[in-house]
Amino acid sequence: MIGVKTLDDAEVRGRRVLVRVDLNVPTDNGRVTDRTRIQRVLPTIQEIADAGGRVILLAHFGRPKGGRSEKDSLRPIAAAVAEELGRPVAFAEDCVGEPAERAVAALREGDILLLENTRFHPEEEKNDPGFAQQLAALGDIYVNDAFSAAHRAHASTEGLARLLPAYAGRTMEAELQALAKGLEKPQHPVVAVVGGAKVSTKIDLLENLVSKVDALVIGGGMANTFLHAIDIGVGKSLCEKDLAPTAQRILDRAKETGCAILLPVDAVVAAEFKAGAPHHTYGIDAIPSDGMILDVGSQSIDRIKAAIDDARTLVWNGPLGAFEIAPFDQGTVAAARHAAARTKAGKLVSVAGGGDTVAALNHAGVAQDFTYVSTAGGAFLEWLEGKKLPGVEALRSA
Ligand SMILES: Nc1ncnc2c1ncn2[C@@H]1O[C@H](COP(=O)(O)OP(=O)(O)O)[C@@H](O)[C@H]1O
Ligand SMILES: O=C(OP(=O)(O)O)[C@H](O)COP(=O)(O)O
Repeated sequence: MIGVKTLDDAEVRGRRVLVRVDLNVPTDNGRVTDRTRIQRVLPTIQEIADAGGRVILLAHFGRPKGGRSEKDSLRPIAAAVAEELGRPVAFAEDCVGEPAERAVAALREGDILLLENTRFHPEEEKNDPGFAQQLAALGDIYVNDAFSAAHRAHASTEGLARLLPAYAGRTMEAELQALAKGLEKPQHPVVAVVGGAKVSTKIDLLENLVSKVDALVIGGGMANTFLHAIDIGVGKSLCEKDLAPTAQRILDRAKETGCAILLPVDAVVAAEFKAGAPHHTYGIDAIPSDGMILDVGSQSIDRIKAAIDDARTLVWNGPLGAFEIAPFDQGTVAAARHAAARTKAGKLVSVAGGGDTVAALNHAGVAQDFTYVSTAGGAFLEWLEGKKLPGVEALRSA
C-alpha cells in the first residue's frame, strides 16, 4: 500500500546497515529536553541489531551551514540514544573519511555506531554525488527511518537511496501507512482541523485540503483572517489583513469542491495575551473593537465536535487557540479529547502532526489515543500540501 520496501524485505545479518534517523531533538545546554524522536527510532535500531546487522546511524543536528561547531555535535545525543536503548552506542568524529571508516571496521554483528553530524559537510545539503558515494562506501544497505527529514533532498536522505539497496525503517513505514489512511486513501467523510497562528504559513496546505476533504475546520489565529475577509470585525486580534483576498479565494475554491468550511461562530476574547487575562465569550458578529480573540467559543466547540462525529477520518494541524496560556486552551483540549474518544471507540482514524500540534495534544493528555501523531513538522506540512517528499520518493523508486 505504501510503495516502499521495508525491513521485512531486507537481509541484514552481518551487513553494514546505514540507517538515516532524525535525532534533531530539542536540547538545553547539551541536555536533551524531549526524547520523543529518539524513542521513535529505537524499534528499527533494535530490530537490525538483534538480527545481527552492524548499525551505522546517520543524522543531522541543527543547521551548522557546513562548518563544524561544538554546539551542533551529535556526541551528547549518542549518549542519550545509548541510554534509551540500554546498550552501548559508539561515536565517530566524522561521518566520512578515516574516523568513520575506522569506526565502521571495528563494528561486530549487533553493534551500533553513530556518525557525527552529516551537515558538518556542506556537500550533504547539496546532495553532492561524490559525498553520497563516500557515505555509501561505509555500508552495504540503506534504511531510511527519518520521515521528519524526508522533505530534504540531501545526500543522507535522498542520494543514498539511489546508491544502495534502500528500505524504509519501521517508523517511516508506520508514518507512511498513517498518512495513506489520513489523506491519500482515506475513508470518507474526511474532516481536517487546521489552526495555528497565521494563514501565511499554511496557504498551500489549505488550498490542497479544500480539494481533498469533505469538511475543513479553521480555528486559531488564522481564522481571524478568514473572518475579516467576510467582513466580520476581529478587533485587535492577530489578523493578516493583506491576505484577505487569499482567504476569499480559498473559500471560493471550497464552494467549487463542495468542501464545507467551519469558521468560529463565537470566540473567547481578552484584552491582552496573558495567562488568566480577564476574558469573555462573544458571538462572532459582536467582537469588541479593543478585544483579542484567543480561543474558539463553546458553540464553535460543539460544531467542531459534531463535524468530528460525522467524519470517519480526521487530519489535524495547528491548535484552535492560544493553548499555551490557560484558559485559552479549552477549545483545543475539548476538540482533541473528543477526537481521541471517537478514535478509541473505533469510529475515527485520526492523524495529527506539526510541532505545536503535538505539544497541544500532549497538553490535552490524548496524543497516545490518536491513530497516529507524527513527530514531523515541516515534512508533515509539505505532505498536507500535497507535495512529494524527496526522501520518500527515492525509497519508492529504489
Ligand atoms: N487566536 C490566536 N491568537 C494568537 N495566537 C494563536 C491563536 N490561536 C493559536 N495561536 C498560536 O498559534 C501557535 C501555533 O501555530 P503553528 O506554529 O502554526 O502550529 P503548528 O506548529 O502545529 O503547525 C501557538 O503558539 C498558538 O498560541
Ligand atoms: O526538525 C526538523 O524539522 P521540523 O522541526 O520542521 O520537523 C527536521 O529534522 C528537519 O530539519 P531542518 O528543517 O533543519 O532540515
